[in-house]
Amino acid sequence: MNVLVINAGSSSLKYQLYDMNNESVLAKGRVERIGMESSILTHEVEGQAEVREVSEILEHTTAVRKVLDMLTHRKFGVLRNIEDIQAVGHRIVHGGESFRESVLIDDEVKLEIRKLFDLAPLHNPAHMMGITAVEANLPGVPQAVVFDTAFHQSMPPSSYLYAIPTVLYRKHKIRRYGFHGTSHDYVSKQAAEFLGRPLDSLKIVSCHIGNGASCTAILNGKSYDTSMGMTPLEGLMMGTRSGDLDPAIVPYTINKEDLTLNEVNSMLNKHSGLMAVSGISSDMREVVQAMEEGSDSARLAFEMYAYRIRKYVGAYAAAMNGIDVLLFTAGVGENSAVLRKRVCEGLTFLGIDLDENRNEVRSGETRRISADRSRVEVLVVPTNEELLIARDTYRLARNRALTDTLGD
Ligand SMILES: Nc1ncnc2c1ncn2[C@@H]1O[C@H](COP(=O)(O)OP(=O)(O)O)[C@@H](O)[C@H]1O
Ligand SMILES: CC(=O)OP(=O)(O)O
Ligand SMILES: [Mg+2]
Repeated sequence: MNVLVINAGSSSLKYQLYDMNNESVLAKGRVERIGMESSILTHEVEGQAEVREVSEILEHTTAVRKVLDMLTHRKFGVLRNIEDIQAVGHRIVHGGESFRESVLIDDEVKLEIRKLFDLAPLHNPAHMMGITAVEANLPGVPQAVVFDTAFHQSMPPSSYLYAIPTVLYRKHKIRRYGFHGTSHDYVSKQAAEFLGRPLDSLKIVSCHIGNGASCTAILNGKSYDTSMGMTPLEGLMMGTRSGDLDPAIVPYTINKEDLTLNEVNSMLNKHSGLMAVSGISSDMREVVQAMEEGSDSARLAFEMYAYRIRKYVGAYAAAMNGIDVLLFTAGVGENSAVLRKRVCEGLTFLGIDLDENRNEVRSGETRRISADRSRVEVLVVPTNEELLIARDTYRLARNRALTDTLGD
């Protein structure tokens, strides 16, 4: 069965096509700058052939159409026709309390996702556009949704409740949900397998450090606490998001700067974090480069970013009464040795001893970067959210097909 995985953002759409007979990636790519003057479609087959098509792609339905054209292109395509796509899986950032696991899409599921637009305004509306676009282009093909929040539904109330009047939870479901769950779930399982130790015996602190970033305390294989909150704004400092701050700053800024609530919300989500403090970029590569060239603001941004991760590692070690594994994943976590080094410095009291040479090794594989004497295993684990989405989609679509056959 061929499964197309889609991660639709507001102005981008990433895709991977899997052959689930052997879990191989037949093709992958992304459409960027949807709705802008010049959109870019990057399409990759076997890690080599890369095609960039630049044209105007005004909305997601066209983006999906272009992706399907590319997948069936006579030169760059990997499929004879689009009927060779048997199922589609979508990443959905916010599943609220309604979804503890992945499901196939129906009208009720779509309604629930719509109800959650307010809670993930940067993400959920874009995912919905992706779903509608697939319906328009591939009518009748089963679609599954895989939620960032599902893995964190195991958190106890003491982790997920905020210390505000409980009526707000009862009436409006204001609570911590947590995100990047597909990634934290996948990398914690990979780590246990790599170490040859049972997942249900491990205390893991998982640091997913990408454009969005979150730390999760994983106790015996289950999410026990996580740094993102009701929305993906809380917790660590990120590319453009502030992470933790005193909530009193919001009304204070509104008064002092004569801003609206929406403007402050946008400031915290889109114009804060690495971007705001460095004044240079939201991209860690550029911040590190500027720091190495002597920029004080870049150094400060880098220090704050690392310091906040370190604080969460300490907090979660305390939350679980110990830590066996510290792992780094996602764009920054997998690639930035200098950031990992800075986080681990000052954590030696926990038994975290980094091996500098191992830390510098670049590879796409799961690897140990702690010294042999380190009591805590420190690992780099490449995440693969798409594979997990493909697996869930495959399982759900196959079960549906079996049920349909038995029902006939
Ligand atoms: N070699 C590198 N060194 C430092 N940071 C990197 C490197 N490569 C990628 N990154 C960072 O990874 C981020 C993207 O991470 P990723 O997990 O792909 O994010 P997302 O999925 O949220 O878009 C980029 O913003 C960039 O800062
Ligand atoms: C939830 C979230 O922050 O996602 P991303 O890292 O893709 O922005
Ligand atoms: Mg990501």
